[in-house]
Amino acid sequence: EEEADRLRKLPIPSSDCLHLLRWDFDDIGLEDEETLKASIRMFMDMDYLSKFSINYKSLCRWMLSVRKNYRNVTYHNWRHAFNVAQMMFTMLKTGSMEDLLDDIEGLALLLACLCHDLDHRGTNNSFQMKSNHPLAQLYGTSTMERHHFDQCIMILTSEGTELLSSMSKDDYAKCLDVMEHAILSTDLALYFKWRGGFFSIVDKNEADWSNKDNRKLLRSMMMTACDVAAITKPWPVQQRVAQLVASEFFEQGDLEKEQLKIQPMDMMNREKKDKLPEMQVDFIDAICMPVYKYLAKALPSLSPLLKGCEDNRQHWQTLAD
Ligand SMILES: C=CCCOc1ncc(C(=C)O)cc1-c1nc2c(CC)[n+](C3CN(CC)C3)[nH]c2c(=O)[nH]1
Ligand SMILES: [Zn+2]
Repeated sequence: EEEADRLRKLPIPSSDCLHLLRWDFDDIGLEDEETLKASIRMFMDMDYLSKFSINYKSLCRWMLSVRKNYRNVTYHNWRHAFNVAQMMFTMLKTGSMEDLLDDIEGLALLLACLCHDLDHRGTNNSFQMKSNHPLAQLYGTSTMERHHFDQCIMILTSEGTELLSSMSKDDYAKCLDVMEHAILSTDLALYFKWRGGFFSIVDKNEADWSNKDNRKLLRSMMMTACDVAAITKPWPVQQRVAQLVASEFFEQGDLEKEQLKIQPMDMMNREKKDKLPEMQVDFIDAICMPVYKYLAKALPSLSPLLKGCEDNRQHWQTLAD
């Protein structure tokens, strides 16, 4: 409570001063408290506090509670969620997607980014299954993503952090629906399942964004694009993040060897760490390039993401040769 009181009284720097609107944003320069202020700044610049009568004190409490509900794991921690939200903010503002989506969608996407990996344990869905974790018994598919959404709802409906309490019933229902779909979209299995539909409407130039189903596909592609956006950042940033991701994968591999007595996949096997460059190239080709290529084709203002990804592919390819 006193932490929220302290945060509430602090001045919030501008987006410019925090570099929040840049495609090449790097959080490394920010102290933890500044990431909280930066997240609040995003809500301010989107004018969400007045548009949705969000109580400022509730926003401060909510932000602190979201950060607290991320664990201290190597990669899937608060900093990752913060970076994903910053990229969404940049797509909306600098990428002008705020003109395409409505305010409820924008709010829901920003909230979803901050909450999309809540309570992540540093292990993936298949690990929950293989270890017979209760979460896998509770949620058979998209196990972690359903848990992240559950955690998001728990915070939104808890005393003192009910951010959306002034919303109309219809707006609240739509916001939750968009948030649920957005958080589920960060399951790469669903990205693979749904991306074909998005690519084909873009290819056929049929991209009518007033169509509900097309907007849903666009929002899910935006979530994937933000979730792996570290792959588009300047090489030093990308290299640092890729090491964190790889370290967390290797920690899961260690658990699989020690606890589950199984051989982990190469990506999670630290004995295969010298294959990282070629695996990054595979990851870029299989997952990243397609989503940035089609987003840039549909919305040229998002081209900096494709360029950043292409540059990093070149770097990883050079290391792989
Ligand atoms: C969103 C999902 C979880 C996080 O995923 C990531 N987030 C960030 C980065 C990064 C910035 O380097 C990288 C990843 C990420 N990297 C992956 C890699 C390269 C090590 N592979 C290899 C290539 N082969 C499959 C073709 C297996 N699969 C990956 C994946 O699913 N995610
Ligand atoms: Zn994530």
